[in-house]
Amino acid sequence: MVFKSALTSRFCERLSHFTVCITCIVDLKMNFVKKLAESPDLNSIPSIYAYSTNPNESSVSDPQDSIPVVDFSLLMSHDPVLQSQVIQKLGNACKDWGFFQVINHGVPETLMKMVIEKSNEFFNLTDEEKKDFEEKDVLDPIRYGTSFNSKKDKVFCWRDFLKVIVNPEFHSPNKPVGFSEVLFEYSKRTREVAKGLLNGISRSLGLDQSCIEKSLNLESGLQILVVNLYPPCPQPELAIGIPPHSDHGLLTLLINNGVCGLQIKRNGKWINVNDTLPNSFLVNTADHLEIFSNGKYKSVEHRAVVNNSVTRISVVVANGPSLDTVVRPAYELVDDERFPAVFVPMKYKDYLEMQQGNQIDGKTCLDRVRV
Ligand SMILES: O=C(O)CCC(=O)C(=O)O
Ligand SMILES: [Fe+2]
Repeated sequence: MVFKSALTSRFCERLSHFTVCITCIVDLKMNFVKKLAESPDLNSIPSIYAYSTNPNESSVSDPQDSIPVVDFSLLMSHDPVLQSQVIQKLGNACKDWGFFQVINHGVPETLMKMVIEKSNEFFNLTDEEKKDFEEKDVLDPIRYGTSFNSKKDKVFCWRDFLKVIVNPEFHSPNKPVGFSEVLFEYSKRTREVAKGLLNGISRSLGLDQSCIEKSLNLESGLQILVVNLYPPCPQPELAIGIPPHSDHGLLTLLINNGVCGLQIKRNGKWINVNDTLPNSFLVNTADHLEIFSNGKYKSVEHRAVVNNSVTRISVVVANGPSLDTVVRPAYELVDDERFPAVFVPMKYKDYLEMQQGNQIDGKTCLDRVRV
């Protein structure tokens, strides 16, 4: 194994004992998993990546029924009958699944492919070229990193990432050539889709179409684009790409490079997301929609598993309220006697820092704002 020559026992403060610790071996530099996976003799994972799944949850199946499909063009149509049908479908998808596929969204297929391609090029830059983007703080506008929160994680995720804040201010790495232009266009187009969906979701909750948009200040809403890179792993059954979690924003839009790996929790069981429709977005409801809808729509736990043959890339766009918005259940959905508020108000920025600054662990972050 590649690190053999560097193996020295030393006192590791992070693990608080004498050990051969992978982070010490690489001299406290960030140990990106892409680099590790490219080591020619790697046939087992370093122990820091050994992840134990909850034995009660280990069985995974394929879905019995397929993830609901929402036709975005109907949502935008001027035919009130078609529109109200699709709004009802959207509401049911949020309530029942928390995941749905969006088709006919108008984002060009070439742009979607380009985002994946340019993201891949980013990870293929030299270490020196990527160094400027290495993460320091959870709210840095550009963060290239590994695992989830490598300063806190006890078990590392088999995943490198690039997180970029693209709204209200647009940021982007300046390499590779053309990346910034592609990210700009993609973030703008996905923001329009998210806004259209949130208007429909507002109506499905019995609220005014622009209620979410106005109450949560979507115009200056935080949009973070995350590229996840999961290289081949020699022992995929022992590692995890991203452990179970729910997303922090309102709605997340996901695409990938055609390699499977996402699993979602449905009725207490893990199911594989295998076949999604070509050129669709896979969209999921996130914590702040659960808060705003007073628990009517739940954010859904999901995780990413890894494989031993091909690199998986996913590009995830998280669309949330503006950072300064204090989010609480919508007044119209709260009735002190029949439907008391089930969440306490919290500023989105504080929530985000709480979630991103800790280890990732299911829905424990949302649980902290439950009444
Ligand atoms: O890679 C995936 O499919 C899931 C990624 C994810 O859940 C996330 O970035 O929040
Ligand atoms: Fe996620």
